[in-house]
Amino acid sequence: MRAGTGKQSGGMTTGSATTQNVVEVRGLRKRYRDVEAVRGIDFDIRRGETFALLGPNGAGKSTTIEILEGYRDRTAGEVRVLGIDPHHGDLPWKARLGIVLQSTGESGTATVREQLRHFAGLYPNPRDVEETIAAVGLEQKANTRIAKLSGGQKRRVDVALGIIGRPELLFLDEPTTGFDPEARRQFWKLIRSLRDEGTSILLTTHYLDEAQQLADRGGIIAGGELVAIGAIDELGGADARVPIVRWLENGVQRQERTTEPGALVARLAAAGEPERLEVIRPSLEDIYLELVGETATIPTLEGNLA
Ligand SMILES: Nc1ncnc2c1ncn2[C@@H]1O[C@H](COP(=O)(O)OP(=O)(O)OP(=O)(O)O)[C@@H](O)[C@H]1O
Repeated sequence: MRAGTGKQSGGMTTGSATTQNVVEVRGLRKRYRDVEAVRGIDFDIRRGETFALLGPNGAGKSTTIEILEGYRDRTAGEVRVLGIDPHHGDLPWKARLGIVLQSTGESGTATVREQLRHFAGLYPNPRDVEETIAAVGLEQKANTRIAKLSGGQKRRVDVALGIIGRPELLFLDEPTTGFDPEARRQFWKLIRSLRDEGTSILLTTHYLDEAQQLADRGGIIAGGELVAIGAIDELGGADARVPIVRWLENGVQRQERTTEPGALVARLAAAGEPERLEVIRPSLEDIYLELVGETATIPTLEGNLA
């Protein structure tokens, strides 16, 4: 964990009534045979926030999420989700979660409306079926068999099924893969409205603009370790955000990182108009790539590269 990344500290609280954290993870480890997929991570998700778990392929995100959802056992560490150890999560606990898995499992002969009605019947306080269909923009497809939908439309059904039970905590594992740009923006609106209703959300995404648009806080996981955690606009710390001034001098590109780009530009301009002058503020994507670049591969227990 690098300096300024805001490592969580302290013990775990118990019982959802006593904590404002919907997720608490301490020292979480998961080993698959010779691969240590998750190597001792700590983080909390506060009630009502949207938290983005970011990281390259194979970083350990899905493993972590599946442990939180109660689908996968952990090797070590402590986990509480809505105050309960997922390993002991019962049906009433599961009904408080909404889960949108990474790959779409929905096909079959049921129509969109039939499938949603069926799932709504499984929850104690479901969302209205028609409202949910409208929320994911599938009004025109309500009577279409799910097997006949496009990939992006099936993904919307996944999201609809994830929210039909009015979850307190919604897991969204790469929810907008396969969405066209307009559908993605519609989806962002839906997520914001869920957040406004008080739903806590754990989002994984490879789209950093999506994380920036939706998340309050985020964590970057690489090689099974959390390399940064914090407010989404502060990930990586202040140093990573120092602007870069770039210009051309006698045909040679020069650049300088400075916290006072205005002063540098003024100095350069005093000697004549600088050629191809630009001031660049590192984006979340630049910062992310710098952070994961160092640890993007997972070492096996033998220390070899997987
Ligand atoms: N069931 C399994 N058995 C063995 N190894 C596994 C299993 N599931 C995942 N792994 C390994 O654990 C590591 C972490 O995988 P995981 O699926 O958690 O990554 P991820 O961050 O979700 O990746 P992606 O962005 O591609 O979904 C990878 O090296 C993967 O090969």
